[in-house]
Amino acid sequence: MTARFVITSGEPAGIGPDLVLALAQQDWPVQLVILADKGLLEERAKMLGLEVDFIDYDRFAKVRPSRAGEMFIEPIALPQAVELGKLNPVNASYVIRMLKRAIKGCMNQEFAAMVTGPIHKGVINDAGLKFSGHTEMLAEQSHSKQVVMMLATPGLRVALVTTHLPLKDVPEAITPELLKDILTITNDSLSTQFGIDKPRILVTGLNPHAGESGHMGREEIDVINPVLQQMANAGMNVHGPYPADTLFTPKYLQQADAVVAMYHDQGLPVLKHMGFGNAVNITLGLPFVRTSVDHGTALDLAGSGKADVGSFRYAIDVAIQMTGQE
Ligand SMILES: NC(=O)C1=CN([C@@H]2O[C@H](COP(=O)(O)OP(=O)(O)OC[C@H]3O[C@@H](n4cnc5c(N)ncnc54)[C@H](O)[C@@H]3O)[C@@H](O)[C@H]2O)C=CC1
Ligand SMILES: NCC(=O)COP(=O)(O)O
Repeated sequence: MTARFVITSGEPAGIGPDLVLALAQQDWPVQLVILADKGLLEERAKMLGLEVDFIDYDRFAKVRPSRAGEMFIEPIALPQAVELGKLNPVNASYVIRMLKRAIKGCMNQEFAAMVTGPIHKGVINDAGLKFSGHTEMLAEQSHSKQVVMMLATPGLRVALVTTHLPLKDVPEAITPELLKDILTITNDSLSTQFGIDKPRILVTGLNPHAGESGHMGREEIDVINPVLQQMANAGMNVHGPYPADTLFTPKYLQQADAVVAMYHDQGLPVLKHMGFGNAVNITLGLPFVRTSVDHGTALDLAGSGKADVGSFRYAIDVAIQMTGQE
């Protein structure tokens, strides 16, 4: 049966609206339901010279695949008109409304998956709404005890122990409980959702040279190594902790189904260097499939026609694979 995916168009002043219009230029094997302000998309389509036939989404209508040139849209009204590339805190509530709508639809199985366009975390906080990222909001709103942010590009998957927090708070956040949860969710998702038997997971240390036997930090000795030993003894194919600058070399990566890195900027620069534009951000551990683009709002490119839709397309393709819709 054809599946229905919900797509959030992201920060309205950025490239999200351009990208959802670009997605509507091709056939899909699933029905894509775009959440966005219709006037914003009509204006952006005109600017970009794109023809799109907007069809108001009706959740009771028969599900059918989206075809090139058409877009199923559930209109969400913007509080204020958008100035290209200019962030406006008044419009932050629009971004949050889209996310809440998408989450609700995934939780009640109206949608088989959620694919998110880029948002600007700063402007949402400027509007007085406490917000760290999609990942954290999804965990909270779906009542998931723990989720994992994993980015993937052909040849490399990187899952993170900690996500959006100041670097100074990272060491304290890496507790044995958190590390066990991250490894368990990553291991289970790779095996059940990606069909990898006994996934081989390589784990970085936190400190330079994985602490150099305790001379450059003790987190490896006190927390990481004991957890890895315990998980390995329980049968998980997990190895480390390796110095990050050693682990991210071809010899190690060739043998890894996934790398678990301790913090955002330890793992993601490597992945983006390898696959920016052809990578996906996947939230593991949710009760539904959620994928996202690998890039941000690119305010400098909004309305220019220069935004690359590759990562958004890949994020939908991965959601199609994960929901068995191929
Ligand atoms: N999935 C999401 O919601 C993400 C959101 N962000 C947010 O985006 C905002 C801006 O972050 P930046 O660090 O400036 O990163 P950015 O990804 O928006 O831009 C970095 C550079 O890459 C270019 N770029 C980005 N996406 C592109 C695309 N599709 N095609 C062509 N060029 C592209 C931009 O023009 C810019 O030169 C931040 O608020 C950040 O939190 C960042 C990453 C992911
Ligand atoms: N670098 C990835 C990123 O910041 C996106 O995070 P999220 O908003 O998907 O949680």
